[in-house]
Amino acid sequence: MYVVNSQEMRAIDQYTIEQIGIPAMVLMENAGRAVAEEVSLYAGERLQRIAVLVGKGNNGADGLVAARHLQEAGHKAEIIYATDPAGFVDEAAVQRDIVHNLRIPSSTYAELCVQWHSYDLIIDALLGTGSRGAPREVVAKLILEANESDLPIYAVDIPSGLDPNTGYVHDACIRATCTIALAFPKRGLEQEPGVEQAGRVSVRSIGIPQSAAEQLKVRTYRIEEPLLSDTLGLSSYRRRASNSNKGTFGHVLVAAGSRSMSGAGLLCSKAALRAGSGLVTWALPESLLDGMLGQIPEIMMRGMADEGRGDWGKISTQWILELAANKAAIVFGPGIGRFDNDTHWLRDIWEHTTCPLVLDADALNMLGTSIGLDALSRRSAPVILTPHPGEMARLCGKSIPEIQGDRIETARSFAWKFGVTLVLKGARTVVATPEGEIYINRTGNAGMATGGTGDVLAGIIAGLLAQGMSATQSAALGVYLHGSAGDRAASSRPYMASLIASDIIDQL
Ligand SMILES: NC(=O)C1=CN([C@@H]2O[C@H](COP(=O)(O)OP(=O)(O)OC[C@H]3O[C@@H](n4cnc5c(N)ncnc54)[C@H](O)[C@@H]3O)[C@@H](O)[C@H]2O)[C@H](O)CC1
Ligand SMILES: [K+]
Repeated sequence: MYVVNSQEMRAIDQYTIEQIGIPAMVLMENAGRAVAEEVSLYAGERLQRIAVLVGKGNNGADGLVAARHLQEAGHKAEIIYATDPAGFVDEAAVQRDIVHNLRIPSSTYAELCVQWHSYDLIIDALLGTGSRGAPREVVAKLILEANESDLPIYAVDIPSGLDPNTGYVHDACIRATCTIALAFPKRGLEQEPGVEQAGRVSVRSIGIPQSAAEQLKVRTYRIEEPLLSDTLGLSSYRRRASNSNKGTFGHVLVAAGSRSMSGAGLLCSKAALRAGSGLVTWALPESLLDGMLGQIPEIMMRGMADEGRGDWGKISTQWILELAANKAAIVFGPGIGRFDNDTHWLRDIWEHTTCPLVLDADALNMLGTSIGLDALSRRSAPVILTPHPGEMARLCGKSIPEIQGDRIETARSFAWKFGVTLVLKGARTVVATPEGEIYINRTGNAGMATGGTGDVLAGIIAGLLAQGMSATQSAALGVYLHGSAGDRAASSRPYMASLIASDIIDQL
């Protein structure tokens, strides 16, 4: 499923109308009918008194079409224009005249005090992909009153007051029961807090062929089963040849853990195994080794001389490079903690190892603060970075609100600039590839906001890389599986807050 921004949607609209030849009025009729069908589904046999809030653009015109179809279905539709409809142009003017000719009751907001209690449901057709900035004047007032009415609100295309591209929620923003996304979901519906504001999202075809999005090279996708098996070609990984052996599925090197965070290495290593890698070696500071021995019998362990410090301050590059030599993937960072020594060895690993590399947690902070990504040469083998918003803020030298303000563009431009695959974690994790593609994950839940789940994700991704998947396949499938396992873990418990990272591994 493609996800589009307003500029891509306009281009797709134009292409469909001008190159394919489907008239705008046909698209609008389909859009309005789709809205009416969704409302009728909700209404069932009950006849509804519906207030249709109409803006002056085509979003409003879609609302007028919906009003007409709902009236035809026996409901009582009343139109409330935000501004004087005399000023409408093009298709909106045509739809205005039609509802007028059908004697559907209408009024302009300025003239009246809306009796919200006389309605059962509201359709929000005020602002769509043409909205710019915070809702102004009467539009803002209508939005706030509609929310205060506590009536169910069905939003056309996007909730008015939601930024269609970033998911930013303006002070005046419709809190929708359901959003009918026309043709393709807009980016703002796929990023918090837009996800919350949109309610249930129903993506409805309005007659625009999928090929229009392909033709215009839309490169932002929702991660869903069909995408994983088809576009990402992952179905070939479902079967294992019977004459396989543990070497067939790769050997992961996990470099993780320190005295206060030794469990991170365990979680990461176990997750890599559960994700299907053949072998896992966990490299950790020697003084921690005895305490960890045998905790997970399937994992091989190697202690690194640490002068009893229990941290990575004295790591020897030679030792790590020798360990990394025959590995299929390396994951660096979970639980390694911070220390002041020079981190030249991270640069050496970046530059002298040839297998895919996953950097997580404090390895990312080293990149951001002491080495600097732009100081590193492009690496022949793929690199996957898995920052949460705080680590991303340090990597980019920005604030967390700036990162969260436009997660998709932040991730896309970073991945493109540095030639890495970036997994920007959070609700609706964003995967960005060096080629400019974006994959938005929709699995997972708030119960996963608990220590160690990031270590598990890094291990899953490394485990998939070890089996020969590309960085894009490993990152997209990795976040999808991580969230799905988290959803299964949450639904198997009385309350999702009791979920811990190990539960995710067990559910993989
Ligand atoms: N393929 C499709 O998705 C189709 C979508 N359709 C609908 O068309 C709208 C986009 O229509 P457009 O006229 O470009 O923009 P809007 O209706 O969203 O514009 C609203 C209107 O309001 C004014 N305005 C803009 N920002 C603000 C603001 N902050 N406060 C107040 N007023 C504002 C501005 O002047 C605009 O004219 C899309 O969402 C779909 O619903 C087509 O109908 C069918 C194909
Ligand atoms: K709307």
